[in-house]
Amino acid sequence: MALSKAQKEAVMHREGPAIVLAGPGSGKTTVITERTKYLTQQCGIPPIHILVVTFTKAAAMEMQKRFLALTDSRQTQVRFGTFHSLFFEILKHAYHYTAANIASEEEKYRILREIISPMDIGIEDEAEFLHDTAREISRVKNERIPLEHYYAAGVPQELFRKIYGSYCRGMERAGKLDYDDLMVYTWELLSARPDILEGWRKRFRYILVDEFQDINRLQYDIIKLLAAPENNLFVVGDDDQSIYRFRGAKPEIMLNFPKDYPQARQLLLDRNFRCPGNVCDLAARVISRNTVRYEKKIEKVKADGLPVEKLLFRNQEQESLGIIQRIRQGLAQGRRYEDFAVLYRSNTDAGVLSQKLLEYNVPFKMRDTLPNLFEHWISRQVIAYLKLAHGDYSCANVLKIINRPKRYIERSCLDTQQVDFERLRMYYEDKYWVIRRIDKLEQDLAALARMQPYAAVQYIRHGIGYEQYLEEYAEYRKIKAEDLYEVLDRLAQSAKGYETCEAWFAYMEEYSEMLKEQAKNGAQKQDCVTLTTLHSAKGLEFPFVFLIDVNEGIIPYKKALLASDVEEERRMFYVGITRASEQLTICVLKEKYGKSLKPSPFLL
Ligand SMILES: Nc1ncnc2c1ncn2[C@@H]1O[C@H](COP(=O)(O)OP(=O)(O)OP(=O)(O)O)[C@@H](O)[C@H]1O
Repeated sequence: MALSKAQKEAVMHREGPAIVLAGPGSGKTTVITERTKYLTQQCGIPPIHILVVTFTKAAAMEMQKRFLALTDSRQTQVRFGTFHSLFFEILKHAYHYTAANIASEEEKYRILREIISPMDIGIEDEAEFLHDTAREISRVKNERIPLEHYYAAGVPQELFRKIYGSYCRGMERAGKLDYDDLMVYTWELLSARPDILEGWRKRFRYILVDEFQDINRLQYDIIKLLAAPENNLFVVGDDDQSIYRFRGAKPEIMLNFPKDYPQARQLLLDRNFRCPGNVCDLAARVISRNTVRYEKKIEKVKADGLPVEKLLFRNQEQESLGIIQRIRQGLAQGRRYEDFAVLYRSNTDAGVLSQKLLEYNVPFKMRDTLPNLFEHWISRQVIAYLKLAHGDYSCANVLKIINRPKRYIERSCLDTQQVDFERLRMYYEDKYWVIRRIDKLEQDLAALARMQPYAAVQYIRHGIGYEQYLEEYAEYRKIKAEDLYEVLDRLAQSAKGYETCEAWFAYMEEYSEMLKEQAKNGAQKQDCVTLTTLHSAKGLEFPFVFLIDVNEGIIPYKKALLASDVEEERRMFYVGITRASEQLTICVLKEKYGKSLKPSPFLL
């Protein structure tokens, strides 16, 4: 492949700092690998003095693979790796750490679970709570926020501080470091020990960073320390593709790079080699509405391709069928399943589509793990109601729903393997208000037993008062009740086509099996349609791309309220658009769960 003039210029940059602003599909990886080759082969830089760093292991390995192919070699001393592996290497030399000192995600969650489980904090979903708490702990650490100045978002203040302290002590006792510790300790080490810093500076005389728009403050500070004083720091990124602010990425670091390094050479890779002309035009129109960005005009290399399709579907079922039909048409014209990708904003948006693909035998793989709707705690409680209505009086099942909504029944009186409502009534004979509730529950169960699944879910929700219970729970947890109702909406949606609970439960099992199989073998699957979130689509390209649910409240996501959040959502949409190398199809819904929706404002 012949390099463009701008690519050549970037590849042949010699000394000092440089920032390469690259548009989508402009050959960023090519430039990094070609430049590494240029430094080693044309400039005589020993490979051991070159550090190429990026964010994911997969991206680092891909770059190394391409470099080895380019130089026709089997191994190299150039250090290709992630930020975390770099920090680990630095700490390993200083403190003789081994891989056993790094806490895996499971270990980290185990330590957190041991802290949280014994606390009586009235949470329904421990996994979700752990996840949110872990994210907040990470934020405090990697943004170096003093704990006393941090306002926890999802956990009461005092509780968060308590959990945070116990977590740090737990990690210390176990002799473990999490990913954030790696970063913080590296920075502290290099700041405190000029002798060690000097050693690493001598080792890494040329530093190349890919996806620079995703860098966070601490990573940048460490890289700056390492690069000084020669500052042979070559960074490549696209500020318009910065979509990891929620994980601490600071795209403004990229925008301010020329201020930090006034002598930095600024280069622009402004030719999009991937997308057809009309897709480039749409992408440019969309992103031009963002205000905080480098203004760049991207040149189209390809001519206009197939028209950008904008399709309006009644609901997600119709949308899924429309996509399946188009894939089949493509196959009939000689395309393969792997030529197609469906991109969505959040994992849950893929629920209906994955069910339909399964039904229609279309092979697919998911790049992200799709949470199983039927394992959500709300689903479990609704299912427990249905099972009880159909005769499962086991204590474990009854316990799931007996006080949801509140019926004032103590756990201690459910002490037999099978629950006997008559016995319960006797136990509460002097509490008429409890008896009334038991009577009502029994009537409700009798009614449920006669209903089809969809009607039954609605009855649990409105007739039994489960939605009211969710509202109270949401208030207690300081979360939005609508987010919980959405689980009920999705559940009702899934129940629709089934006449009996038995048939619906059988489907749940089949679907759950499919998800497990995806999680285990999905990545290795050949020739299948790719389903991915916009986040995980970064860096990929496909001939045919479907963007689904391009509606207000979904893209941009309803929680994006601040202007900066909306801009991040727009960048995500932009990343999605620019994955298409032949045709882009934008799917808009008229309604979801029976509620009407507007098209995304990003389409205007
Ligand atoms: N000089 C070139 N001539 C022809 N094709 C090129 C050239 N440079 C890159 N390409 C092709 O353009 C496509 C995009 O390249 P690449 O994936 O490296 O871009 P990128 O900048 O990393 O994209 P993105 O940031 O959107 O993921 C690839 O198919 C690549 O082979």
